[in-house]
Amino acid sequence: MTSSESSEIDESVIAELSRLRDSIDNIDAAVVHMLAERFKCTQQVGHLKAQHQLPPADPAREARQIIRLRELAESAKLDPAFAEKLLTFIIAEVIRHHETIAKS
Ligand SMILES: C=C(O[C@@H]1C=C(C(=O)O)C=C[C@H]1O)C(=O)O
Repeated sequence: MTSSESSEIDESVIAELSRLRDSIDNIDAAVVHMLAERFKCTQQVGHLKAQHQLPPADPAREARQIIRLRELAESAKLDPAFAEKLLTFIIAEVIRHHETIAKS
């Protein structure tokens, strides 16, 4: 391989990396916007629960969400264990918000 061929390969790799990273940045932005919308809804749920003396957490609802999300993950070829961990992480934060709202 000549030096000019190897520099051509490098440029195409850099271009491909840049194209993929642009898509990753767009997806990350979409994830942030979707999460922000989800938290707007869960905040409203938190206020509704506090007004009606309902507990911050609903484990039965969470169990149904986890089953559903694991099925969605499998059909999307995403690791269901990862999907469950992510949902559990998000829900823990939501419950923390609901506890704060209930105390206020
Ligand atoms: C948002 C709720 O409150 C909690 C948070 C949940 C969530 O983030 O999806 C689900 C169940 C509850 O533990 C709810 O009860 O719907």
